[in-house]
Amino acid sequence: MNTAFNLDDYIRKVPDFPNKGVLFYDITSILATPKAFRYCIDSMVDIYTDKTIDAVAAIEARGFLFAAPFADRMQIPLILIRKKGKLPGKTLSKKYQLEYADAEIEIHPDDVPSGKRVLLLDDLIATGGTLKAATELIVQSGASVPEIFGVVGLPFLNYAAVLDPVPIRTLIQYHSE
Ligand SMILES: O=P(O)(O)OC[C@H]1O[C@H](OP(=O)(O)OP(=O)(O)O)[C@H](O)[C@@H]1O
Ligand SMILES: Nc1ncnc2[nH]cnc12
Repeated sequence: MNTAFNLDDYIRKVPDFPNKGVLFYDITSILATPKAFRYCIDSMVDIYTDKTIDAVAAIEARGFLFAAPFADRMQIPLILIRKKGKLPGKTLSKKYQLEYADAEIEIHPDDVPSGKRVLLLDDLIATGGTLKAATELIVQSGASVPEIFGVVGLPFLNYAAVLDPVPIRTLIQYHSE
């Protein structure tokens, strides 16, 4: 892995999106730069290779983009947590609040390996509301969440308190808006 790599160079900062007062940390510029995307996936694989992770669960939509290559490299199952109304068949659902909207997510409980350790992964952690709801869905489905991973973290929005006691790891953190 390239330790001198500066991921911040590949995260576009967009003021007042999607609402006034929100500074949007846009990861599309990571995806559009192969070496930045490779850096993220390599870093995630380095972090989790020696840890006991039985599966990875990711949040629609941007979380999927990082989780799919990670699951393939780790050769572990990938569980999709989707916005309401997208998953067919039997689902569990949870309502939650975003930094700028209300939302509801769903999971296929039958895809969650019972009694196993599921890493929860997303592109960005802001208030932690999405990942809190996702943690509850995984636990309700019969597995545990030993750790949460985000490519980007905004810790000043206090996600650590919301997600406590689950440990959180991010590749890069920003400390203000
Ligand atoms: O920590 P929180 O305050 O819950 O916010 C973080 C969530 O918000 C964004 O997703 P968004 O719902 O905008 O959806 P998208 O990935 O489909 O763009 C981001 O990808 C996280 O999932
Ligand atoms: N500030 C932010 N930037 C990018 N994605 C987000 N999701 C929630 N808050 C966000």
